[in-house]
Amino acid sequence: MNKILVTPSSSSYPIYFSQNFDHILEALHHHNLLHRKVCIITDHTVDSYYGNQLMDVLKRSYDDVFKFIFEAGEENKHLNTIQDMYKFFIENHLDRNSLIFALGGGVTGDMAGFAAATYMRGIPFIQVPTTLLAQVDSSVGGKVGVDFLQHKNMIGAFYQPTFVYVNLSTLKTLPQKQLSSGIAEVIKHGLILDDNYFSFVESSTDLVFDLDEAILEKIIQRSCELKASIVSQDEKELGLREILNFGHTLGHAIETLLNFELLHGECVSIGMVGAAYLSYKKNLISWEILKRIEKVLQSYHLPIRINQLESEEIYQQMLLDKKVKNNKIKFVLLSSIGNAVRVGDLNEELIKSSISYLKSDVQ
Ligand SMILES: NC(=O)c1ccc[n+]([C@@H]2O[C@H](COP(=O)([O-])OP(=O)(O)OC[C@H]3O[C@@H](n4cnc5c(N)ncnc54)[C@H](O)[C@@H]3O)[C@@H](O)[C@H]2O)c1
Ligand SMILES: O=C(O)C(=O)C[C@@H](O)[C@H](O)[C@H](O)COP(=O)(O)O
Ligand SMILES: [Zn+2]
Repeated sequence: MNKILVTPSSSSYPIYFSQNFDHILEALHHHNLLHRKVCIITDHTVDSYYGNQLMDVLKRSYDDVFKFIFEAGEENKHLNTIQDMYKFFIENHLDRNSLIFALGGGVTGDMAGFAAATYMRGIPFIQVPTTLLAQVDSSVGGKVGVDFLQHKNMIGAFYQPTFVYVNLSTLKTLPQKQLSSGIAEVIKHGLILDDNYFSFVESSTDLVFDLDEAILEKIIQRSCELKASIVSQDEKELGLREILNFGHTLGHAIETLLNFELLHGECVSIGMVGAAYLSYKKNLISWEILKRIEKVLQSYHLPIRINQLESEEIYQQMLLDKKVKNNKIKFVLLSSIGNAVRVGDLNEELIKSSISYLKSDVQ
């Protein structure tokens, strides 16, 4: 199996790439994770496609395989679902030696990881991402948690999986809208870290929508490499890791205010346009680059404007961003395609001008 190593300060773990679930047993054996109770956490949709596939493979080596299934969707990413997980763990006598599998998208990975991080003060977990977004971003790096009072990821932890196991073939059943949502994070990786990668993604639209296996594998592995390199340098977001939040300052505010009507990647897409506009206003990038970024996002059917919210409510919501210090909103901007800068001294008027831009017509 191909693999990429993630080396944050607290641990070191591989991301394995495969075309099925069969090889997961080899990985579990290699990591000395046999002989214990295991529990798959998944949502109803993913369960209907892959729940039994993973269960059947695990049953070859484990006597006790449990499955906890919740209703799919961001609106269920909250503490009540986590409580239900704890109850299920206790009812089935999961202990410190037990192992959790997060089978699904980012919602599943974030919640299963948080439950694993906190149950009995921490039990091991494996990420088995099945959306493009989870395969390129959320399964790597150990940010786990839930939304609270609808504010994004307000309660959580940094807790790394023992390994990540990507079964690339699961993308065959993923709805196109979800594929686009994942591409938003891929475009983010290119914009902040790698101009060649950005150009490659820019020119691969048709192949991505055709689910070309070679292209998707290349994209997933490159995004994992880029994300791994950042979280390996700054696991707990003390500085550098903030660049992975490009587009999220505005994006999370929009996601919350729209009550999760838009997908995470769709909100990040709008947020990246806002941040690119600020980069243009600060003379960091040209108008042409701003337009090029908008065009790529549009080519992947991602939204680049938001009309239905008031500037003031977006601004107020951004004040709850996790990068805020002493009431100062910190933005990740671009100094070119492939290079990000963290900027903490933008004034309210300038920030609000980016919101006005997002409410303007596309030129
Ligand atoms: N921890 C991190 O570093 C990080 C990074 C990025 C995003 N996130 C979080 O991830 C979440 C978004 O993740 P997501 O987009 O994967 O959402 P998701 O987990 O809700 O999955 C999207 C939808 O696709 C369905 N699905 C999943 N895999 C499928 C498959 N193979 N075939 C068919 N349907 C499938 C799910 O049932 C769900 O309805 C957000 O909560 C976001 O905040 C976390
Ligand atoms: O891994 C990171 O760091 C990221 O910021 C990746 C983001 O794509 C992701 O959406 C993350 O969950 C955002 O974290 P938050 O700390 O802003 O809630
Ligand atoms: Zn994100």
